[in-house]
This record gives sequence, structure tokens and C-alpha cells, in this order.
Amino acid sequence: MLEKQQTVVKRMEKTQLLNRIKGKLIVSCQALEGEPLYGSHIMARMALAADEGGAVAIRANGMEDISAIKQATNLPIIGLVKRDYENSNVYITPTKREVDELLKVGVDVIAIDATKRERPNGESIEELISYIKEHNKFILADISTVDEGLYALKLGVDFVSTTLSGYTEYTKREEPGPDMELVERLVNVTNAPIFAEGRIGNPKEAKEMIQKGAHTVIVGSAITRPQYITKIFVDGLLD
Ligand SMILES: CC(=O)N[C@H](C=O)[C@@H](O)[C@H](O)[C@H](O)COP(=O)(O)O
Repeated sequence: MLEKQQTVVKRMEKTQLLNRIKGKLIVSCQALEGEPLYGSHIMARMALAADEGGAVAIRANGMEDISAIKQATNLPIIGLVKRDYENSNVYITPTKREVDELLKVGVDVIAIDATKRERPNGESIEELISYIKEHNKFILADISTVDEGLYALKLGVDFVSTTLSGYTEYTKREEPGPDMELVERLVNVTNAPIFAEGRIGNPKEAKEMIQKGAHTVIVGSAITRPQYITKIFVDGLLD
């Protein structure tokens, strides 16, 4: 009976979260070592600013940033851990080690690289997803193709995000801007919630993603990376 009740509670929590973010903006507050705004206290202020501006959730990287952000805002957190491994190009929550760190710090959703690429230490996407599900956590699958999204859903992830379109060897593209087509194709083949993420540069593009069927939009650099925003203006003056 207890298991059945837990399932019902999780389903209600998922519905509440989806209703809270539907058609709204999630802000990714991330800065890696070497970026001007690197530092948990800075990312916490970024998250507070995003909250004040009307963001409905925060995407954040690493235990320190997530812990600091949780002090600054009560918004739901999509957590990930970026870590490079020698024998793999997968760096967004690549293994159980990163999942354990997110379980320790506490997040609402765990974001993982769910591309078809080789994972570090021979770990498989199947075992990573079942490990997270054993811990009763919602999963956001960061993908770069429709097939990766469908496969991740088959494995039981809760949501799919177009985060890695243009970043995998087999989806590299020169033109700037978000992958509207990937969102459109995904919403046409599944009813699962599709999050539009990656290179969304302005409110018009964000709105277009929602109109194409994305459940929510996640924007990072265009809001939280001033070095990127400055370059957009500098380049714009040269046009
Ligand atoms: C490719 C990769 O590692 N993307 C990361 C995923 O967590 C973040 O660095 C992005 O900022 C985030 O996905 C939002 O995208 P954009 O910054 O383009 O709005």
C-alpha cells in the first residue's frame, strides 16, 4: 500500500511542478571556473535576480552553487553536475557519482546528459536512469536528437530538454539561435513535456518555442552571462 501511495504522491508533485512552469521561463544560472561570474555567491545573486524577474525555476550546476542558490530563493531547482572525464565527451551529470552529489545537496529535478554518446567508466544511460528513479527523483534528459529524446522517455525520464542540440559531434551546426525544428519534431512525436533549451537569445524566440509546443523554456547565457551579452551588443554595433 505504501508504494502505491508514494506513486500517487509523486504523480501529484509532478503535476504541480508542470503546472507551475507551463509556458513560463526557467533561468539557468551557471558560470564555470574561468568565467567572469564564477562563484557560488554570484550565482546565488543571479538566481535571486531571476526570481525577482519572474523566473519559475532555476537550473544550476554543482553542489556549492546549488546550496548557495537554495539560500537565496525558494524556486524549484533543476540540478546538474558538470564534470569532465577523460574517456568520454559526456559532462552533464555523467555518472552515479554526480547523482549522489545532487541527492546530497537536494534538488527538485536531476538533469542528465541523455545523448547516445559513450559514458565515463563504462556506465550506461539505462543504469544511471534506474539509479535516479530508485531514489525517487524527477529526471530531465538533456538530448540533441529526437531519437535520444524518445529513448530517454522509454527508459522512464520525466521531461526532455533540447539542451545539447548543436553540441554533440553529430548535431554540430553553424547557424546561431535555438533549434526550433527539434522542439517541433519532438512535440509531434510525444506528449511528454518538452523543455526548449539552448541558445535562446531573446523573448521572441522564447515565445516562439512555447507556441511550437514546448512546455517551458530554459534560458542561460542571454540572461546570466554578461560576457556573452556584451559581445551581442558589440557585434550588433558592427552590423
Ligand atoms: C551546452 C551546455 O553545456 N549547456 C549547459 C547546460 O546546462 C548550460 O551551460 C547552458 O547555459 C544552458 O543549457 C542554457 O543554454 P543557453 O546558455 O544557450 O541559454
